[in-house]
Amino acid sequence: MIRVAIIGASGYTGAESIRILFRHSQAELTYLTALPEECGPVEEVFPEFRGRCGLAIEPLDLDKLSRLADVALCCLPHKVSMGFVPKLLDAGVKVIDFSADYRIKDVGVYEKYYQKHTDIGNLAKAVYGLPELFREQIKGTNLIANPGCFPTGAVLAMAPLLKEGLIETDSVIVSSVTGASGAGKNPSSKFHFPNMNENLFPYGIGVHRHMPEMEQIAGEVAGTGVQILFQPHVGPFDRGILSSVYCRPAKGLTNEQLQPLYNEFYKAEPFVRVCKTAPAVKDVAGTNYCHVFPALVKGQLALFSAIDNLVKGASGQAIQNMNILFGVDEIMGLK
Ligand SMILES: NC(=O)C1=CN([C@@H]2O[C@H](COP(=O)(O)OP(=O)(O)OC[C@H]3O[C@@H](n4cnc5c(N)ncnc54)[C@H](OP(=O)(O)O)[C@@H]3O)[C@@H](O)[C@H]2O)C=CC1
Ligand SMILES: CC(=O)N[C@@H](CCC(=O)OP(=O)(O)O)C(=O)O
Repeated sequence: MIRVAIIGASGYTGAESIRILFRHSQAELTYLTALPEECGPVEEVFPEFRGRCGLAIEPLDLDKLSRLADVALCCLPHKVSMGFVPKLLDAGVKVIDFSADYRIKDVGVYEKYYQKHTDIGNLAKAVYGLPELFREQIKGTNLIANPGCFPTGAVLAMAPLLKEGLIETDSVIVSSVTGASGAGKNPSSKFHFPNMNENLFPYGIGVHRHMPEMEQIAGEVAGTGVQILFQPHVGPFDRGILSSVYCRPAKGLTNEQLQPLYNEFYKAEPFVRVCKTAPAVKDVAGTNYCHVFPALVKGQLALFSAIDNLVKGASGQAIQNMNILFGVDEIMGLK
């Protein structure tokens, strides 16, 4: 049994991780932590889990973590997380970090979009946890940087073409629509119900912190720099991200080549489905699937993907990574 701790268990991704782990036959929840004011029996913090979990959410005690867990899912906000991760690693557990603190390898870029990095040693060692691209590296690490939700959907939509050099790398536009849960349990006023209900709007224009993350990972897949204009929007639904990627094809690509190319690239992937029609957020809600659909329209590529931001975009992907890390069936708890 893999003994799993969740740090920041009182938030949205903490709850989603608990929900998934109930279904996991080779992992057990052993330790849940949060800030003192959010602690208490799980079934009081989350009434939906009543009768399903006898644990309490407690303030973090590193000795206890060390005794009770093999791995910590660290569900803390970015900038906060890097204050905790070194201590979790020192306690002898493997860490899957949900925040952005260990994703961006260029410290200057991280510090431009976030703040001064305080754990550069571990940043250098962390592996970016997108299994479809980095499965082998994930197997041998103690620290996984679980990917951002938007980069997960956008990169999976483009990867087969990037890998083959079939995209003009200075032409990429990613336009995404996310549900409101992406902002976590304490969103800014912009993301509160009265402003979200029956509404749809762009945000983070030109400055969203997932833009450099997408460029880094797309660049690694392409083997060359990729410039991306990323524009997120938020819409009035709980969960899901639909990404539409527009770019110019290279080398006279035809529409007929797209499906075979995507099918071949993802043929062994348990959580990517290559679709023949447009994907939709409802098709993947509550699942760890990413649905992708590539098309060529008027000589331009239009590549679409749909994921659930809380599952393939966060907790599901983390548990997929955990399964790879501990050598159990990758789909455990997720299908
Ligand atoms: N929501 C999503 O769709 C996605 C989220 N992520 C990432 O996952 C992480 C968690 O997100 P999410 O669950 O949505 O966030 P939430 O805001 O819902 O939960 C955050 C958790 O961290 C705790 N916390 C907040 N500040 C501190 C602090 N200073 N010290 C200790 N604990 C703290 C919160 O405690 P308390 O309950 O007391 O507030 C809560 O348990 C973030 O890094 C986020 O970027 C990644 C992909 C998708
Ligand atoms: C609506 C909303 O605010 N969405 C969040 C989604 C990103 C997220 O959850 O953070 P990760 O970097 O850990 O993926 C945002 O745009 O910042």
